[in-house]
Amino acid sequence: MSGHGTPIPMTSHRAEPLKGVAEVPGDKSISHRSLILGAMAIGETRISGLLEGDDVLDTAKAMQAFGAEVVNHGGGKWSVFGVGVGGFAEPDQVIDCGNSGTGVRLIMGTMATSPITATFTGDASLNGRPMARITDPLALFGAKAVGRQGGRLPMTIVGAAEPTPVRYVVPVPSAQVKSAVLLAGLNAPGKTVVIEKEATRDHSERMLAGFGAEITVEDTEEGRVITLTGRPELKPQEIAVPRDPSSAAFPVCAALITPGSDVLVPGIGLNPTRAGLFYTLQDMGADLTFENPREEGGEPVADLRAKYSPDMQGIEVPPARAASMIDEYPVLSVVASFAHGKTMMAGVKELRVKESDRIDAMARGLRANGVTVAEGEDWWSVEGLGPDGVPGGGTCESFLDHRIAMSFMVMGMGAQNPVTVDDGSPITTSFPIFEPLMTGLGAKFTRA
Ligand SMILES: O=C(O)C1=C[C@@H](OP(=O)(O)O)[C@@H](O)[C@H](O)C1
Ligand SMILES: C=C(OP(=O)(O)O)C(=O)O
Repeated sequence: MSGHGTPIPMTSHRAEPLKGVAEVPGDKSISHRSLILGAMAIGETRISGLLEGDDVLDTAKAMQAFGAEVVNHGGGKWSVFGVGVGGFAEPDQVIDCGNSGTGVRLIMGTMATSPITATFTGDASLNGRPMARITDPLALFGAKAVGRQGGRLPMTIVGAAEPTPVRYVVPVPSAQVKSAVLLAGLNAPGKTVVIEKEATRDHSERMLAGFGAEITVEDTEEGRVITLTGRPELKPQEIAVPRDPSSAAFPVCAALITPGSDVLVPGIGLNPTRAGLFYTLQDMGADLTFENPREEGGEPVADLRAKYSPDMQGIEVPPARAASMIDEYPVLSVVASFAHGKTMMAGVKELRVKESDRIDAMARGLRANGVTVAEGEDWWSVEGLGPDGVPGGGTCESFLDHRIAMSFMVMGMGAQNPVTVDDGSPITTSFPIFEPLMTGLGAKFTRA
């Protein structure tokens, strides 16, 4: 459970040149899936480099509540002793997924085709997020859901005793919805088909195949058609989790806006469904290079080198790229403030239903620091003030959203005056070593 009991106000001061190597933690999406698919296999799945952030730790606890054995060996090494597809036991307590949309949505999908009932809850942020996008397709399998008004948590899912496979066109670009349907399809006899019009992160497809499920992906006129054959016996795996590109975004962006910086961020997963931010930064003229490209554990990986980039230009971010950088728009908007000219970000309605309404949260905080922002339902734009032109000096609300908190800490590193966030405690959900890692590079953070 993510403990947002006591707010932690944090201030970021103009930084010295950032130098050194930033070893960011394991990928959050792959970490959740390693635990969940490990629980669905029979035998011991060994995981190294697991992200030990609150979101993932909540998923580990949930897998234990459903009957899997999860062992922490220390140093990012974990084992999951799985119960097999269809082997979930009914938990005897409420499942608290803390701040994690990925955790709760994937786990709801996984249990929805077993004859068990489970009740899910989370923190104030998660309990405000829409769940009908998950419970609608789960109803097609025969599962029932009762939650609060508007399809909100807390919510009870009554799993289908005799699930039928489904064919489902995902109505919003969401890897969480796609993955929930695929995980539900695991315990439905026959073929479950999921169609996505826009490609979203494909870790579930890659990992299901790795665990031995029969899964095919076809690009058709209708979209990406994913077909999964239910009731496989999943084989336990050895998984080395690559480092998280969404966490790498913070030291990379900080280096681009802090004079004199040169930072190496090694071993970053560059799956094309995740790497959109880095291509966008290059399009803006950032001095960002991919060194030593290689493949690790079925995922493309490289070392990122980011240097201070005073000549970045605002651009129109291609809307088709949105899904591949959806979590990175907050920190991109900070970089855009230090570029020359306007940056336009369109096709990003999903940002309104994350841990916070991220367009609103960033617009408020950027304005509090002297930056001009315009916004509509599914777009926003930022007027860049150039590398030395961002006044800063504002206090921003983080709205229980780790990425908002980290983005404004990055802003303070390049702004003329310190930038404060009212609550940095959510940072531990995805990036528990953010503070020591950034200060190790040269950031100056203080706690009020
Ligand atoms: O499947 C995943 O691991 C994730 C999918 C994305 O959410 P949506 O599916 O809501 O776009 C992303 O924002 C989240 O951080 C992780
Ligand atoms: C949106 C995010 O996570 P989740 O949906 O899992 O809460 C995120 O980490 O930026």
